[in-house]
Amino acid sequence: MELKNDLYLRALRREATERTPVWLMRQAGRYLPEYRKVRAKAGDFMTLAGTPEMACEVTIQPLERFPLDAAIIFSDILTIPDAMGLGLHFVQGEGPRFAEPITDVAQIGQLPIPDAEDLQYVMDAISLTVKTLNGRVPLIGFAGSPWTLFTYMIENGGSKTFAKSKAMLYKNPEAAHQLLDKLAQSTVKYLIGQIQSGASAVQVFDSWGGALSPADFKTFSLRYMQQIVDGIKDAGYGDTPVVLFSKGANQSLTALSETGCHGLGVDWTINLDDALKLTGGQVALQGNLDPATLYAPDDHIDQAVKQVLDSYGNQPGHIFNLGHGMQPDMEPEKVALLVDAVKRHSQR
Ligand SMILES: Cc1c2[nH]c(c1CCC(=O)O)Cc1[nH]c(c(CCC(=O)O)c1C)Cc1[nH]c(c(CCC(=O)O)c1C)Cc1[nH]c(c(C)c1CCC(=O)O)C2
Repeated sequence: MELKNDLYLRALRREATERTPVWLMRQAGRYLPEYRKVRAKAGDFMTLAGTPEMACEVTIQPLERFPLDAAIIFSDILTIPDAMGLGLHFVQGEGPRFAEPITDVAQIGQLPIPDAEDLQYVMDAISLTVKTLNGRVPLIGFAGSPWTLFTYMIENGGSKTFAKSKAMLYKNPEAAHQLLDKLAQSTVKYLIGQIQSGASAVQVFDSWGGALSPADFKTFSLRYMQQIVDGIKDAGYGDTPVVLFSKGANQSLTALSETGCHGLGVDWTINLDDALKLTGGQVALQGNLDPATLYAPDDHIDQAVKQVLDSYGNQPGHIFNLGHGMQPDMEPEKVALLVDAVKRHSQR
């Protein structure tokens, strides 16, 4: 499909663009009243994500409001553990839970490695969305990093300390590596399936990479994201950009830039000029406005956007984004302001 707006893809290839492209992590979701309407109709989250027509509708909702330069397929990172048989559901006010979490290392050997066809609803949502977008902007596919999925599967949800998942790394490293390898293998299949269904680029969300020490990060997170980057290349999809986003892992930006990925997500705790030095211009950078800036007065947002653009310098290879996702209590009007500010301040 010929793209009418390919700024995001050109920036990922570090080509010069007439302005900086912008999209926002978790740009579809509860801060939009039109999302809450469809969400209520669906009843539960998995019905929404699992029904291609509804997933397509909420994927496009933010683009109807704001002139964003990319769409991201509406789904969740926990679809893979669900396809492995863990039984994902969302508990009101508590977040994700599994009917069958991993409580015993003996379960790990029995876990299947799902194929893309086992997640056919995601493939169908992507092909329908690409068709509906009709070349308006690229569609981004995504998955969770093996380490981030591992934490949810072992903790049975979110965690502040990662006590169970880290204890397993140290007490049962073999079983931990077996699970991480299975997750990496299924993620390769999943992301290739998304590319074949029409995704123009894929992003790996390593939301909890920053919970690990730099040494443990290399052993338990980076290594498996490397397996994903290599797996996609080895299957002949090396031209499709892969973006890695390890939140809180700025210490490891150099190592991340050496994986052969095309872009890196950057959180807001580092300036982009420093991130550029650490990555040596080998990859595009995506970020990195503090999402909480959206709670600030309008003129503050405008200046903060300009600061992020300035800290990258006026050079190719920047995709504007938040340093993490949108929150349900954020105001859509502030997003409109942000997107407008990016366009105004980055016009070349
Ligand atoms: C850690 C993580 C998850 N899911 C995701 C991550 C990585 C990104 C990050 O670090 O924020 C990724 C994700 N989840 C969702 C998207 C949609 C695409 C987008 O617009 O960016 C993406 C990219 C939709 C969603 N995924 C979820 C929602 C909210 C569910 C709802 O509408 O009820 C959305 C819009 C559910 C979800 N899924 C997860 C959590 C913690 C929650 C929130 C639970 C809650 O607060 O009730 C796991």
